[in-house]
Amino acid sequence: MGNVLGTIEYLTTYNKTFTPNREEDFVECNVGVPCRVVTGNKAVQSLIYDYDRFKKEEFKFAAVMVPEELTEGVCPSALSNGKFHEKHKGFLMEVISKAYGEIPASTARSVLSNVSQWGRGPMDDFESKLMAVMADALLPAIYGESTPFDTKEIERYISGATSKPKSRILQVLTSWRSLDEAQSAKESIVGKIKTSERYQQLMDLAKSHGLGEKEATMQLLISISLNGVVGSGTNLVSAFACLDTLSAQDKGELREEALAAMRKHGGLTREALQEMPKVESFVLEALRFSPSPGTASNVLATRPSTIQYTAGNGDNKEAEIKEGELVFLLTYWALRDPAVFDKPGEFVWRRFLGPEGEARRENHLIFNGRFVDAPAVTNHMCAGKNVALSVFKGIFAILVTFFGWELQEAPFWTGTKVVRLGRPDNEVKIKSFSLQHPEDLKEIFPSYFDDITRDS
Ligand code: HEM
Repeated sequence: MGNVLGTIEYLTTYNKTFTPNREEDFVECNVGVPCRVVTGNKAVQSLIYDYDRFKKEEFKFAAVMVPEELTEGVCPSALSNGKFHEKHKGFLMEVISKAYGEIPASTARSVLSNVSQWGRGPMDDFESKLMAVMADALLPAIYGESTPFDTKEIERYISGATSKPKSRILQVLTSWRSLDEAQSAKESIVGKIKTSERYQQLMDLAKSHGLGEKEATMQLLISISLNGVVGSGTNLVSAFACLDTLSAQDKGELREEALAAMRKHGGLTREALQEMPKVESFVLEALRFSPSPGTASNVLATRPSTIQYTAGNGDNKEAEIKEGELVFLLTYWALRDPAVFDKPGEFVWRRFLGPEGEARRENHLIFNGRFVDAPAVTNHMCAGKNVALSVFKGIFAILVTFFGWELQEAPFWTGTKVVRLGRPDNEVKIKSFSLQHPEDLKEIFPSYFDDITRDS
């Protein structure tokens, strides 16, 4: 199949383009560029850390490219290799680990102050509202509290940075637009980063990793905006929609657990989050069931080789890979591989609880590595894994403990809508939203009580 037909098929059927035959996990495909698609969980695991035979394609996410003018020529850490990657990821990992300690407090502040402005619904722009909750939880912990980032601007920048097709004919066919909007969003975000209260500290840290000011600022701009805000905010919408599939009794169980932990520790603290295994299992299952951007990670073969792997049906297989061949590690299907996850098409929120649930985490690959492994400068695993998990747990703990809501429509997923990037096919919109447990809110977060109840 040619690139144009490949693109059309990908744009119209998305994950279904690659529906696997579990006897064969290295399928030849075209997603706007010719590639091999790997869909089996064990097969993905056998390649995900193989940096000897595979490398990232700089500035490229398979068929789309990051325009270099939007990053001033600095390659996003996730798409870089070797010493460059070690240096840039090392910087980002330290930035993120310094933010980690502030995440519980900043998550609580973000959810409660956003909720205090929501009213009782209806809310047609609820997906944007969740994106803002994600941004407000993360960005103050990195840049300091005083900088008012604009989530819409971040989305505009990332949209420009991730949607330019490689081929010119596809740029025409997909009506790819100019970079003007993304450029002006970039200027504005960079201005905010540079005037943030922690900018000097961040630049000192960059220097200790051997990075100059431009490199560090661009790396923060692209990686924190893309991975930290827009990618995570998209996952947050999916996870919120998954919550709607739970029974009232199951939601009650999550609420009881979260309330007890926050009551015991006087709010949303690191210790409280550690005592929420059920909320954690829910979050992990949501990330398994409806992953975004974990659709795929793409790598290029650095030399011809024979890949040995275990197919979904347990057979040992071999695949010949040519030098320069693009390989798509398809997390969506790897997380739906019946060889490692029972009833993979069902949302089972307790899946990651208890000793069996612990064992299943070995096969959870949403963070571009096994969940039980740690991100490092020598691998390409998500540098924000622990932060993301804490933010998600914190957001859901607070929402289920104090609030109730009704969606305008029940969410549904066909896995075919590329523009939805893992979110349900129908946009998540709120019909009504209300404070359900005012006494508990007053006890645990007294300083937000008046703001949240003002219009009730
Ligand atoms: C649920 C939320 C998240 C998911 C599912 C996720 C997933 C991923 C994945 C799949 C990659 C690899 C991308 C690739 O190979 O092309 C990645 C990389 C990365 N993520 Fe996350 N991520 C999440 C949240 C975050 C957050 C909150 C941050 C920042 C605090 C973050 C920072 C990064 C960075 C810096 C990289 C690049 C790593 C490298 O250079 O090796 N992520 N993430």
